[in-house]
Amino acid sequence: MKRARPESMGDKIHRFRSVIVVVSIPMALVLLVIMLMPRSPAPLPASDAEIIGRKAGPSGGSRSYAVIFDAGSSGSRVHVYCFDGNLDLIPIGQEIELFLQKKPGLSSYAKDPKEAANSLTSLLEKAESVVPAELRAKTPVRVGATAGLRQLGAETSEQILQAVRDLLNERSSLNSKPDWVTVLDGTQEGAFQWVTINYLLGNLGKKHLNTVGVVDLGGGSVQMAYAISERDAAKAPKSTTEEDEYVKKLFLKGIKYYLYVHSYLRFGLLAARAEILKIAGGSHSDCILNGYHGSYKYSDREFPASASPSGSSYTNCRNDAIKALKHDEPTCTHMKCTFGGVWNGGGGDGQKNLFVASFFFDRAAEAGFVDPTKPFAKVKPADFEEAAKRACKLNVDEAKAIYTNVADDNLPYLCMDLVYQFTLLIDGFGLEPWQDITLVKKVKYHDSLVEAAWPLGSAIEVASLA
Ligand SMILES: Nc1nc2c(ncn2[C@@H]2O[C@H](COP(=O)(O)OP(=O)(O)OP(=O)(O)O)[C@@H](O)[C@H]2O)c(=O)[nH]1
Repeated sequence: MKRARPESMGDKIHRFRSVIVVVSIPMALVLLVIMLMPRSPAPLPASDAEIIGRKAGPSGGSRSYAVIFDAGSSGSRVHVYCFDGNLDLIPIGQEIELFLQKKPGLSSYAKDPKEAANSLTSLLEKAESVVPAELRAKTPVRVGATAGLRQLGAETSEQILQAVRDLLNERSSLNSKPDWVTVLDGTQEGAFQWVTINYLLGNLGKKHLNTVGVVDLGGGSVQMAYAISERDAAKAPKSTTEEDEYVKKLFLKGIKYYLYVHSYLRFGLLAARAEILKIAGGSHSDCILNGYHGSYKYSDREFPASASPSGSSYTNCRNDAIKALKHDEPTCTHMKCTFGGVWNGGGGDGQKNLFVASFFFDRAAEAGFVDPTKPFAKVKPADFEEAAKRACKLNVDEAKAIYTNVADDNLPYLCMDLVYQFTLLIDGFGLEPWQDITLVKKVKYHDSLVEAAWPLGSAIEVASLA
């Protein structure tokens, strides 16, 4: 990746703390302003700031909770966080957060919205039980549905969301609002993930070149977000809709960040399997392990997914994965693109240190080159290539005997998933095969480990508005 020139800090930004504001400015870019430490707030920067939420005062006894549901395509999760007056996390019982998950995700109940909502009941009850009864009425509960619902289309997803709103109104004593139960747009999901990781690493308040970039590989979509210089932000291609805006401005602990963020719908791990099978086109694929003859169901479509007579082939599968990524690719009309005609953000110091989450960590752990009990691991994209070459040589029975951590329904796709992940990093995001990246499941925060997931970023925002 090419390194951008270090940013000259043009404008003096007042350092201020203990005030949380969310600011909107004419260009419809949302500014998220977070100051976390107690001190009388310095005046806000010029003109474009409007205080709509203030969290001030000593950390003392004041504490607030936030309940965030992550309604992903591959499963639903609930996170409960507790913040002190400085918006630092404080333990809930023995843990730093309550985290529970269950399968399947809401999108699996496309035909029965009420059933979809009811699937969250057990998580909701457990989440409520850890919030003190006297605080529940002012504890915000948010439900952020991600690519799974995005792919269902507006009508079906809205029916499911309304059923969830009804459930919260009827069955919960937490503070819920209709527009807190939404399909999170991909750039919001990516921005929240960036805030989560950099908050936990203690990077918020540092210059952009001292923050880390994030990649979050879900089932339906994959997000990349990293901070860029003001100069690069000024060169960002303009977009027609806010959701597709390449750059979000964030004010975090007195520093103005220009966050490059993009979400690639249909290129999450599970969605990409369908894209790769479409490329194979026929009744079999060179990415499917020998011995498997069946079909792959994704987002109410079914694709033939049987092994080729000669079994899986790393080289042929890699060719199909590259075609899937570059399939009917519009020409790149920007300075440089990742794939699908998407601007790559210009790279730079904010991207040099990448924290890569979700399915990247899961498959690496299942493929055996990352210890599943560890919260994070330093690897190289080439490790995915090596693991893919190993897996693509096997048939399903051999793979089952070797990869004991891989669920049976994922075994036939082990070659495909690892090839795709390598291809996404190298041919998609333009990484070098030998560069260090950090696969992350949890991040060390004080003396605890916190899930490396976008809900914390959402909790920080909503806790500040309480
Ligand atoms: N431990 C842990 N695992 C998570 C968390 N969030 C997601 N995962 C796992 O990461 C993988 C991908 O999950 P997501 O990134 O949410 O993807 P998804 O659920 O398919 O959702 P979409 O964004 O809609 O594609 C799944 O195996 C999840 O179990 C989390 O907060 N903690």
